[in-house]
Amino acid sequence: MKYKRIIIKIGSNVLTQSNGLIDEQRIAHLTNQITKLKNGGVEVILVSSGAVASGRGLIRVADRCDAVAARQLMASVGQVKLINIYADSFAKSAQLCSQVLVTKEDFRDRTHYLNIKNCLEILLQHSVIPIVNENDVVSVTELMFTDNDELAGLIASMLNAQALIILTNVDGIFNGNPALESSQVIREVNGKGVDLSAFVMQGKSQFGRGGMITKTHMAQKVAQLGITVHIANGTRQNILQDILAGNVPHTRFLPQKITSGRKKWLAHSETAATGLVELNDGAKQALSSDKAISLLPVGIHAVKSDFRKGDIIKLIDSTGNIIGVGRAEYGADKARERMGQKNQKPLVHYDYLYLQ
Ligand SMILES: Nc1ncnc2c1ncn2[C@@H]1O[C@H](COP(=O)(O)OP(=O)(O)O)[C@@H](O)[C@H]1O
Ligand SMILES: N[C@@H](CCC(=O)OP(=O)(O)O)C(=O)O
Repeated sequence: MKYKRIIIKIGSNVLTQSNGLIDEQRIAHLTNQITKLKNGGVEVILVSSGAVASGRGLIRVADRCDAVAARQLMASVGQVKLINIYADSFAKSAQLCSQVLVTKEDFRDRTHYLNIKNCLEILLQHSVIPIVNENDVVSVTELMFTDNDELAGLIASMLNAQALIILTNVDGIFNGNPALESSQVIREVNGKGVDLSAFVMQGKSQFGRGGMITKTHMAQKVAQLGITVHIANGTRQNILQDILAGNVPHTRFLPQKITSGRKKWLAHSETAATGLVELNDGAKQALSSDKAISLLPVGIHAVKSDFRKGDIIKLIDSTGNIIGVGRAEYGADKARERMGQKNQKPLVHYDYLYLQ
């Protein structure tokens, strides 16, 4: 497989030894592999977890700290250690890396989204390997990403990568409990219609946040946007080279049709939506056809919340299921005036409409 640009996400468990301490040798081995890819002409962006895990080994949290404060404390101390290990390790092969800490808020609208995109593009243009992590010190509760898998999916879409490699501590998605010998790795997932929920258990590994469920949701969404996703075992030697050579068992999500940059942005904008609009059945049917159709006011059943021109709005059906998201061409007041009428300007233009 020949990719020009890859996002590599490394989970906490890959970077942590069984005693909870950060595994410097593993980081060194991974940075070696990444440098080789880089020297072979591949652009690499790392999304690395591990701040909390490294902090855990450095500081004893006082009993009076609640869970949120403890996470802030460990991440704040741990991120310094983590990034220094990466920087020292990359420096051994004269490779520069950089730290990019983000929160969900940094992607809240297209302007903020493009600021982060430009920052990462500039780093890549200067041959730097960006190491992205959520800024756990400031992002708490509802402001948080589900986990770094979600963040990695967002970045892969944003940077038009050809592939996203998720490194975790199991060989991929198993068709049963990964601890059982009877379970096997699902090698290939093709299309979003494949239901993996029966296989994936709620639990997550010792130091992980989201678990395999968020990985499968995210991987299907990202593959749908035209990006190949590999879920593989980051604790195996030479895993990255082996994935690209196609000679290690792991789960690969085949890419579906290539989507425009604007639609990729919208695909990850659901939580930033301010507006909520209910469509009638005719509009729902029309939008789900293969044709490029904009959302016209005649297909609106109800405007359920206020929004302004340019805001992201969520489109739902009569049972409340989400159909898609789009960018409003005008505000809620005008949408209410024009609702149900024919021959009116589209509320969402096709180019700014992402259907789930
Ligand atoms: N069907 C399944 N196949 C593989 N792993 C699974 C499955 N169901 C649950 N898991 C669990 O998901 C864990 C990986 O997710 P997570 O803990 O979030 O890791 P990471 O820190 O790499 O993000 C595995 O260690 C495994 O225990
Ligand atoms: N941002 C956190 C990681 C959160 C997270 O998503 O962890 P994981 O499920 O191991 O990828 C940290 O650096 O500790």
